[in-house]
Amino acid sequence: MARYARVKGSIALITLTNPPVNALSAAVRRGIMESVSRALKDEQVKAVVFCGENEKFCGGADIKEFSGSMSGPPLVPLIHSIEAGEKPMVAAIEGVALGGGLELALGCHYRVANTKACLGLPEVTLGLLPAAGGTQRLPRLIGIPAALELITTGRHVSAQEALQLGIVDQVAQGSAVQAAMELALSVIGQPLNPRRLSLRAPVWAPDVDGVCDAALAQVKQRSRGAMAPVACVQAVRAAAMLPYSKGMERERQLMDTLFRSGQAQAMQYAFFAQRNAGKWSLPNGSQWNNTRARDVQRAGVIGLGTMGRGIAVSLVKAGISVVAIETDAKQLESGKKAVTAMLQRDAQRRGVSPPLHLLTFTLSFHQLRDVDLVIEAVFEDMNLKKRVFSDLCKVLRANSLICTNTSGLNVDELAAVTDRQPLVVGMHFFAPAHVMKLLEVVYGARSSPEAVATAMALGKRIEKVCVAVGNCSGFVGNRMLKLYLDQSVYMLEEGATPEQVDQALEEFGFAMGIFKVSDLSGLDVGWRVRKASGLIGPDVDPVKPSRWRLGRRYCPLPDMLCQQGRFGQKTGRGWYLYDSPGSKEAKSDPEIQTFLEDYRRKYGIIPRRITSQEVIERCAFALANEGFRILEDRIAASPEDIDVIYLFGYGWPRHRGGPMFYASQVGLSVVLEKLEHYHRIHPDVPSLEPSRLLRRLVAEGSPPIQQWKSHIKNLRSHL
Ligand SMILES: CC/C=C/CC(=O)SCCNC(=O)CCNC(=O)[C@H](O)C(C)(C)COP(=O)(O)OP(=O)(O)OC[C@H]1O[C@@H](n2cnc3c(N)ncnc32)[C@H](O)[C@@H]1OP(=O)(O)O
Repeated sequence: MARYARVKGSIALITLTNPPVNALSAAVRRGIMESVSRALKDEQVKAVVFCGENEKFCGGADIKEFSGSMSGPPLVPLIHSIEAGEKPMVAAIEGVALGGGLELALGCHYRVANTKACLGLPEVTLGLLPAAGGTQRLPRLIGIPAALELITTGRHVSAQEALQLGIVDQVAQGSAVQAAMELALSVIGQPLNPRRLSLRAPVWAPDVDGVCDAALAQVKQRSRGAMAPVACVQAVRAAAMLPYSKGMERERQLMDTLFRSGQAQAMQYAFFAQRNAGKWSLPNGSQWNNTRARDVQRAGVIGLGTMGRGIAVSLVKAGISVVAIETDAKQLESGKKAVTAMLQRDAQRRGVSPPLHLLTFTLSFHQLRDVDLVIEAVFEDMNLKKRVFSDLCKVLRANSLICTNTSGLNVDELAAVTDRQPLVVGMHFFAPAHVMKLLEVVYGARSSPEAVATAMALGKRIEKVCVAVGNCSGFVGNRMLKLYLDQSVYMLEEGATPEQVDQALEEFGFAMGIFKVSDLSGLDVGWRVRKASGLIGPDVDPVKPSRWRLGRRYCPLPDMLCQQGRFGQKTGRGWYLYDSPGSKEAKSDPEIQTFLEDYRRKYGIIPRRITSQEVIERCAFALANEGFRILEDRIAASPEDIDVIYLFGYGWPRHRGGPMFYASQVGLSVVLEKLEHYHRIHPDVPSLEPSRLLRRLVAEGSPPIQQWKSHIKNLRSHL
């Protein structure tokens, strides 16, 4: 797992060989240890160069090993033996040097990268810290402030930035291995102590304590309850305050705590869940590795509202030609201005020229005749979308795909009006579409595997995290969201305030509570959907609207807010008050408190104290319970897919893994018990009734989440 070769007469070249990213598995660590010892013993060898096979230096520790018992030589003494070696050691960094990979390079006496390399210490994104000396060596190389920034964010830096920061000694235009060998030959015989980072004092900075305090405050504010960023700051502070050996001790203690924490498990689960989502499968057995995607060179975007604009920007940024269509000249012009401005801003930030030549703005559907695929992003109205779909069939090539950006309408019903049902899929983007990472690719009953493969591949190309999901109202994300929203507003009826609910959710780790998010998205959106679905109609009493609709509990509070023109941020008033329409800072609104008190009085509800624990349990377990139903219904292929949707589309905190992972971590029997409890109290809320799948999994002994998929397969026949 590490290849040894003597090259240029006096250089030992040690190549890490563990595709795809040369992760530091036990076998690789053993291979490095044996190779280093051989190089140090061989009198012909005067210097050592480390590199990775396939032009990838090293992606860090093997994350898969973290869930089992660790074996093989530990990394810390291994890196120490490299640093202490009496022959110059040079890291030749190509591709990636991440985590333990970069720590290995920091143990070397010199580092050379090629221009395409990227470097970083992303352990914090896995709920860990760089515990192979990274928190102690990096500050000694680049100083406390820069090390704090890199270690607490896990940000990857380019070779050029690494050179500026002082992480690498040289950036090679061509092969980093060749350049490293030349450097190695040139430094033979030079003293090594000045190059041993563990012997250095950290680069001096004024008021180190103040810098660390500021970093701590910043990470606490940014990461809301995540332990790893805080531990990263503590470890770097130790590098500034303590001798190297004591700093290493502190690093190890902090790592031990993190490693055992549920947060690290959640974040490592999220890492693999994200990658597994790309390995989609359909109930008919078609999947990512047996279906070919079509190439998409030209795409159409219908509708240049907020969503269409973001979609057009994402496509063009990936080098795809876009024909953008509007039906109204004024709308077309304002869409064109907005898309152009977004592309210009992005290009300016990246120091390139905006790819405006890839864009055509037009009022004419005929310009779509050459496109490979169309994404419809018109208003969320079934009849309008059907009209667009049948119009498209008149102009498109017979083999062009038609995709809809609906956030929950029936994809089969839309496909049925076309002449190409197998070529219709949903591509559900999240607003703003050029920023949000998630894309739900929705397959209908007649969507062809090729159409799904094409939408998934296109999503990947425009740098989205894609999840293939089945067709049902709201698909996965919004179907679950509805129940989470329901619980939140029921709790307002029962005695909570929007502030209390939001605070509990934010302390749990959400960047924003549900009421702040609702204000941001616009309360009128849901109002319109409820009207269209028949929940609100002329028969509803305007003075005392019913709290019982379509056979279950209904909370009219959001409708009543909309009737007052409180649509959220856009009107300056929603669940919160804003300084002016469009401003973002949510302030408590005494009018809302009075409104809620009047409401409870009107319906004879005696308010009670609702704890943060109840908020989290009702919201999170309602989400997970619907997730189980979604798995029963085969709308999602795995609990991981559901979690990825919530992590990337709905702000679920990464250190909690996702709603399904959270349920597994809390314990399925606890979740079942709690749901039974809440359902007993609220029998008029069917969504709180524990799902059959949850009951069966508990009866099967609550298997770990990684095993649910096979249990679901077996259980499905009994359900
Ligand atoms: C005490 C010592 C402590 C050390 C701490 C650490 O080192 S923790 C690990 C730190 N490293 C990382 O966090 C890097 C994680 N990997 C990535 O960010 C990316 O994979 C990449 C290296 C930038 C490559 O990205 P790319 O998009 O090209 O590929 P994928 O992400 O799809 O990955 C390809 C497959 O490789 C698997 N993989 C990647 N990194 C690791 C790893 N460190 N350990 C184990 N496996 C890894 C990944 O899961 C993919 O596998 P598939 O089976 O193909 O899905």
